[in-house]
Amino acid sequence: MIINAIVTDIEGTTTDIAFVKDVLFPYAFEQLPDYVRQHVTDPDVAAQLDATRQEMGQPQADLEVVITQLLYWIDIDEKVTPLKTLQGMLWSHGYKNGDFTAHLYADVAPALHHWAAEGKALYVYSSGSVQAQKLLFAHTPVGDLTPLFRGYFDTRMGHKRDADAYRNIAQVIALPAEQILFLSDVAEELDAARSAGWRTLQLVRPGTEPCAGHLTVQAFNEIAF
Ligand SMILES: CSCCC(=O)C(=O)COP(=O)(O)O
Ligand SMILES: [Mg+2]
Repeated sequence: MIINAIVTDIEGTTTDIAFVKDVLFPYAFEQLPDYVRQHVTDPDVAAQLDATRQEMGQPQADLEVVITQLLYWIDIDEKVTPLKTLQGMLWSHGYKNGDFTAHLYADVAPALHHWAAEGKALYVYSSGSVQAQKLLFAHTPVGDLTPLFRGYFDTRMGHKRDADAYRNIAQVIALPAEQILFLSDVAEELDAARSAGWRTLQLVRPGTEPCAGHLTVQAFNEIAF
């Protein structure tokens, strides 16, 4: 098996789900209403509010109605692009203020360094926005890992349970699908990647159930080519 590119998920793969659910999402939930009210004329924020109105099918929705919708989406973990973009903006303040540092499993950074040194092309694909992904890997307990990655992909490439997203990403990576390995904890994402011709490996971190039909590992240091 020749693997020339490795694309990794974040939540449940490089990073404890609890960091996202118990730290990042509550932080966004708490900060979002005032942030949005205070930056409503900022073009970057206004664009996401308009995109939210489009997703809601209510192009004229009042700001407070939009805020309520965004909070509801955080609550149910809806992977909607404008919410994800706003979350990235909010987390930027959190990381810069030192309110939190990203969680990374201890086996992740050594493996990424090793694979990059071997010449593997490394990428991230997460439902979190590209900004949020870069922030996370820039603020790990072992420093800034962003230089290790050649690129980052988010829901603008498509949804993670949709095979077309992986076809779109493969076009950008410009490698044959069978040379790309996807690492994720979620069976439906791995199924979609495999439907697009990619190789797959499930990360079975504590609390994750192994899925049928994909090879599994418990940590990045078990992955060998
Ligand atoms: C980039 S950190 C925040 C992750 C996030 O917002 C999320 O929805 C998790 O998605 P993933 O695709 O990494 O499971
Ligand atoms: Mg995941």
